[in-house]
Amino acid sequence: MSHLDDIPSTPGKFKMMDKSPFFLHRTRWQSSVAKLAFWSLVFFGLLFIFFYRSPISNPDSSRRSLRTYSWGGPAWEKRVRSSARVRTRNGVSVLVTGAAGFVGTHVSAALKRRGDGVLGLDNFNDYYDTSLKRSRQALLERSGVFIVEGDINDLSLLKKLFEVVPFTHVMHLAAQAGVRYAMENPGSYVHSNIAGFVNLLEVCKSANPQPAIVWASSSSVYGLNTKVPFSEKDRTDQPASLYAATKKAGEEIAHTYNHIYGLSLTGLRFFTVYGPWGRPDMAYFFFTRDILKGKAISIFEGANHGTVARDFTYIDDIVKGCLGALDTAEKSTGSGGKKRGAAQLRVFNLGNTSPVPVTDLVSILERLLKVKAKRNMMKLPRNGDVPFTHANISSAQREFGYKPSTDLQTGLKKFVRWYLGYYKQGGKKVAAAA
Ligand SMILES: O=C(O)[C@H]1O[C@H](OP(=O)(O)OP(=O)(O)OC[C@H]2O[C@@H](n3ccc(=O)[nH]c3=O)[C@H](O)[C@@H]2O)[C@H](O)[C@@H](O)[C@H]1O
Repeated sequence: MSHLDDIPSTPGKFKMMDKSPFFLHRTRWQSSVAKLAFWSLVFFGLLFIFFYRSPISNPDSSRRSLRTYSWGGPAWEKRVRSSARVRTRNGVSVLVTGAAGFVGTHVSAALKRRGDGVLGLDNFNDYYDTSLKRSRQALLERSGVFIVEGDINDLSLLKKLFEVVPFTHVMHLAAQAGVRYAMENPGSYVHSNIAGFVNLLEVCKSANPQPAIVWASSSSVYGLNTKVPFSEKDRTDQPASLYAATKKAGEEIAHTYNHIYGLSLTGLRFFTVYGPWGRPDMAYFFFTRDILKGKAISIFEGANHGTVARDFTYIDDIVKGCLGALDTAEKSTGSGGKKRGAAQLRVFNLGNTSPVPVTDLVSILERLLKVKAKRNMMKLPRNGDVPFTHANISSAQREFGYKPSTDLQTGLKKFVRWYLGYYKQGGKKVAAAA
């Protein structure tokens, strides 16, 4: 029976008027069940279409936000505690968000190596190959770092983590990265870099003790700034991509939480970080893959064949910068959501100080891979890319002795060695140290 059966065939005359009351009651009951079933079907069908098929809502971000993670329980809490346990006298206990990410993995491993307590948090989203993230997770697991699977937008999970462990520090590296992808999936940048950051700060501000927070900003905040090298004092109000705008927003949000709640906050502006276990969405990584496959690569150039260059920074130098920032971070001054005095608020460039044209990056890769690239020169697309980055690092040098020591040639050699080893084994290699 369908809901259509209740509609009179002739106006003013019902088909079932001559049926018995019992039959009538049963039919009505069946009809309401059928109606309910039908509308439920329609409702869930629409929900399905909205979240999984709609071209308006980006499939990636929607699926990510719908994902549920399982956490909690005595065994889980035991793992959390054990991973975060400090193993040296002056060690700190750090929550590392984005621990299965490129920088997150290296920083977590380095903290663990020196005896700090480290707990990872990562949502394992599928922005790029998740098997690489799983390999990094396996690597960290072997050195005693547990990565909790969950999203920084999950308030109850974050609260739980702070209930179980009184973290002294948060190294916040979870983010939606990538400059060009922001035009494809703007929502994911707002979700992770703004909403997620605010959520994390909400929990940190209410924690007792409040942790000191070091977090990843980006060189992209300099946007259309033309004064080089980029100094922290330069203007950052002309972002060229939504990615940059969300990182800039993060810096303003950091100011607010520092001002109102006394949270100690240090933002690090990373300059095009590269190296082993890197991100497959970055040019040096997919250039390597495509050169090896004999596939043409697009190399961007500026107006009138102008050079496009980056201050490529090797991962080990970035790790040193992260640890330096963490070690010089002062305590937050508030507790339980109340400010008790002025707290530290800092921002530092972490770059290499020697920009290299992208064409030179390709030449180095050709030499290391012993394969000639099929170069396809093209005009820098209007998709958020900037032509040039160059860091002034004197602030970081002064504050915590930051001094990058790996040039692009040396760093790429290490990357290529890792890349060939990792993918020769089908991307399953986890033996090499991070
Ligand atoms: O410092 C940052 O804050 C950012 O660094 C990184 O962004 P970028 O510096 O843009 O790196 P990346 O994409 O590797 O392009 C490298 C160069 O290759 C050029 N490029 C790129 C693609 C291409 O097909 N061709 C090309 O010439 C391109 O024009 C560029 O000159 C991070 O991804 C970002 O998450 C953020 O952390």
